[in-house]
Amino acid sequence: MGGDDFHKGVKEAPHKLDGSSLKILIVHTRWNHEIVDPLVQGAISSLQKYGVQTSNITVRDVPGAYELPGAAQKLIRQSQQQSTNLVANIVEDLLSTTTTGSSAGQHLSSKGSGKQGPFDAAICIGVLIKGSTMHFEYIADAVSHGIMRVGLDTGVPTVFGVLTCLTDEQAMQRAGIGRGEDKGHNHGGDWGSAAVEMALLRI
Ligand SMILES: Nc1c(NC[C@H](O)[C@H](O)[C@H](O)CO)[nH]c(=O)[nH]c1=O
Ligand SMILES: CC(=O)[C@@H](O)COP(=O)(O)O
Repeated sequence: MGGDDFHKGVKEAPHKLDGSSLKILIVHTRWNHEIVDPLVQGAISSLQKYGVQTSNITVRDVPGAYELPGAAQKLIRQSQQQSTNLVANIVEDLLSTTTTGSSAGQHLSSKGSGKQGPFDAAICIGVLIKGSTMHFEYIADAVSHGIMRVGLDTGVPTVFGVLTCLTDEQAMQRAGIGRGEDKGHNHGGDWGSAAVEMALLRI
């Protein structure tokens, strides 16, 4: 064990992952966007590979990694509140239909092409590259704990898609855009499959 004689990385899930009914949020940074953008595309391609409809993938951007947890929590909470409001409106429609006989089911039609309801999972994507001060360490620590908190507090699986690298090349390799012959592995794909798997996690 050790060295190059084992597969470093995630083993495929043992069961089929069907993401066709899922609604996924991606929040990504504009910091280091030349590396972040391929990671986002890798995550989207992975979600689509597992059947998630493009209209059910919401992509939003924030300045930097430190803003990721707050933005993810705000957008997840909004989706949960909208879902609660939608259910209340449907009940109100049904009650008004039974009393007036007229169908007021305007709330039953989904607004836009995307699936109604809360997000089933979220992916926070960013790239932190160590500079010459302790700023890197403080942000990395805060963001990793913050993203964990969002998932636990909202109940919506929130994937940690933040590269914490010591050099540009380390980050580029992990976005699949390395400078050498070996372009590396795009971790965005792993984050997409993790989001689908965790969204489908059931007893
Ligand atoms: N140095 C990096 C940052 N720094 C900015 C912070 O994330 C944050 O936006 C700022 O402190 C304002 O709150 N962000 C990254 O995403 N990557 C970095 O390498
Ligand atoms: C991750 C960072 O905040 C880092 O890039 C900032 O660089 P520096 O520590 O040289 O200010």
